[in-house]
Amino acid sequence: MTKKILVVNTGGTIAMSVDDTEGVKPLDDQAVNKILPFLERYADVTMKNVLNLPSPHMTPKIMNDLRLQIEEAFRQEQYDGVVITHGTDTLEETAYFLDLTLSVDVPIVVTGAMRSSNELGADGPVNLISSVRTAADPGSLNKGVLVVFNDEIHAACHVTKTHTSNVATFQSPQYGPIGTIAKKSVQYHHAPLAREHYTISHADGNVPLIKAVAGMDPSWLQFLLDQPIDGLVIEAFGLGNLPPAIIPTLQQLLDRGIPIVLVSRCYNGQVQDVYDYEGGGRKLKEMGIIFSNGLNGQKARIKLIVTLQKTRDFQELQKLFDQ
Ligand SMILES: NC(=O)C[C@H](N)C(=O)O
Repeated sequence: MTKKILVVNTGGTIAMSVDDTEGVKPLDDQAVNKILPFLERYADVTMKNVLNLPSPHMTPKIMNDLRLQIEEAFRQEQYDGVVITHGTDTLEETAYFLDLTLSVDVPIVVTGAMRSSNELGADGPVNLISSVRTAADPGSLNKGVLVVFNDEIHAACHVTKTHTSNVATFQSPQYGPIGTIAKKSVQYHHAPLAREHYTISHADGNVPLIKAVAGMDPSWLQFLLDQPIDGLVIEAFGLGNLPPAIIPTLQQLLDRGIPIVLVSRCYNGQVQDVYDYEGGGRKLKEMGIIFSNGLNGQKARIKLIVTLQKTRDFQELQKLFDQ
């Protein structure tokens, strides 16, 4: 039976065109709509243009509005799957946000393009076709939000943008893709073991992300003491270690009840409380810093914005970040 797929367009390079000066800009009408006739071979597609944003303009609040719009569309009509087109720069953040919060029980696929719509070899149309095929495939059920790009299927919780321009930019460094788009079929190799879902009402927490570097000056963090922040994510060195110079400021933030989540600036592995020197992971854990579970910095920030609506208790948050 023909599957009913909702395609929700939000903008990005897939909806942009390149001009004579090689500048790339959003189009007035969404370029994605021109791909619609090619999708009808694979599914009964309804297309909604909800935004036309370059994805650096995306915010958690807009991600949450997008979630609400999709849930509302399902109150009006039932679909067998959803595809969201999105700019690639922050695609992983929106995909992961939806993975954690969207209450719709059908395959959800996020895709986009690295080449604009009028470029030779534009990848938008094929990515969109692959995404509609994936959303319509029964094998895509119960695998969380998926990112389909360059004939590969990735789990939203693991995927990240790894290249500035290559069409194979989306990779899952720790685990690889979970499936492949073959010429005639969608094939899965494995799936994420754990799924998380949070019921939230808004997504406007103020959570900065700071990266640790050698010789970090404490003043780079001290200004946060005067900001109304709800939480902080730090990309630490290696296994989860920080320069000793910033520890007193972190202690002050913790004393004020600001949860601090630690991730690694390595893109493989996870932070652990092993090193017992000043600034080492073991000391950070003793201070009450929350250790993340292999998420990258931008995704840990999304998870903290979401989970802060459930609790501000450091130990409860640690349990959620252990999942
Ligand atoms: N390839 C892209 O979509 C990049 C673009 N700057 C965006 O994220 O909107």
